[in-house]
Amino acid sequence: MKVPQTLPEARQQIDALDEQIQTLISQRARIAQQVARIKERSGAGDGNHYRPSREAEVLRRVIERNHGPNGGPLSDESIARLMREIMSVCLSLESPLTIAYLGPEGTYTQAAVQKHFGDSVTAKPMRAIDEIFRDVETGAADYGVVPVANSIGGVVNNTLDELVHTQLRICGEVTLAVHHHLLSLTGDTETITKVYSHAQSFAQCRKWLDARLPRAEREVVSSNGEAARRAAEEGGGTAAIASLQAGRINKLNVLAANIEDELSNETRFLIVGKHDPELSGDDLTSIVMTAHRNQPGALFKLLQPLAEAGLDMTRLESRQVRGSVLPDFYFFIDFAGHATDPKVREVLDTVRGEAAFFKILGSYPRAVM
Ligand SMILES: C=C(O[C@@H]1C=C(C(=O)O)C=C[C@H]1O)C(=O)O
Repeated sequence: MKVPQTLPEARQQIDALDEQIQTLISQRARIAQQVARIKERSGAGDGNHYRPSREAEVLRRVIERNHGPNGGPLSDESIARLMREIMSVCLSLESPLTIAYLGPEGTYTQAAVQKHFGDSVTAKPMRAIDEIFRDVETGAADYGVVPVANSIGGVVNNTLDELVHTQLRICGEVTLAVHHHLLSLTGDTETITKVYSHAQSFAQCRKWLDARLPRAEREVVSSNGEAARRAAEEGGGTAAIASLQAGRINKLNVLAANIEDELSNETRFLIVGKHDPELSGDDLTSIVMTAHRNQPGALFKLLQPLAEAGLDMTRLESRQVRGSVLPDFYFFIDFAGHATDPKVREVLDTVRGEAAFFKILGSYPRAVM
């Protein structure tokens, strides 16, 4: 195509391209419908056609191509987001998904649902993390999205506790850059006497609040979405620390933007469901275990097989076992690799033999976007 020099010429070229894009998207959607029929015929469907590993592969290729000869001026994030939405609408033709998440509307978890699944799913707000697990376990929702760790606030203990006991599998991860804003119906920062937010967000904005609103009362609520809802309900003198999305939903003004203490503030979310994702070529495996008591070097023995096999450990969290008098700890470990890989399987068998309690939480594609 020759470089257009006039506006009518440029618009004509865009119209022609739009027509091609639309034709191709429609063709793609028809093939996705056929994929559903093939899955059902082969018995691989059981009504659920979502394949996180395949989606991760598609998105990885989109990003790779963006750096190739046909790559364009759009950022990796922008081009991947467009393809994410195309896959989302294609999948909704195959099997519409219901995703339970930590509500109410406007939470960062809702933003994580949108980032991972796109817009063509039914997002179902839940009041607490355990309710999300129950909703997916009973089949009321197909998947759940829960926060698990924040780069400043640390781990989300409720999620770790649920992972130990649930039959659900980790099917994916989403990471989200989190920005906090001071939101209110009216007034300016100086007139705020009460601030609502989630405990994690208060922790992440502590220095800012100490400096700018040292006398304002801080009330912890169950979520940022709830904080925004209360600030909207009570009005004058109250504010919420929450996302822009929560502000929009509750018609609040931004009094101060990006008030988090550290600029790179990232939250990691997990997708939980009933299916084990296949190998995607860039996967993580999560396990949880406890060491035998009164054995010197017990934790070392649990980690040694991973190190000897050269598996890259990406995360280690410990959490005291609830109700135990002696300091018994669950160790949550993530490492690069998939549990169906023979080398990984061998390592996991060895670790299982060394551990007092051992559970594989899931193998799933590493976050692409
Ligand atoms: C089309 C498929 O089903 C779903 C839709 C996908 C897509 O639109 O590319 C990819 C994976 C699945 O979640 C497939 O499995 O290939």
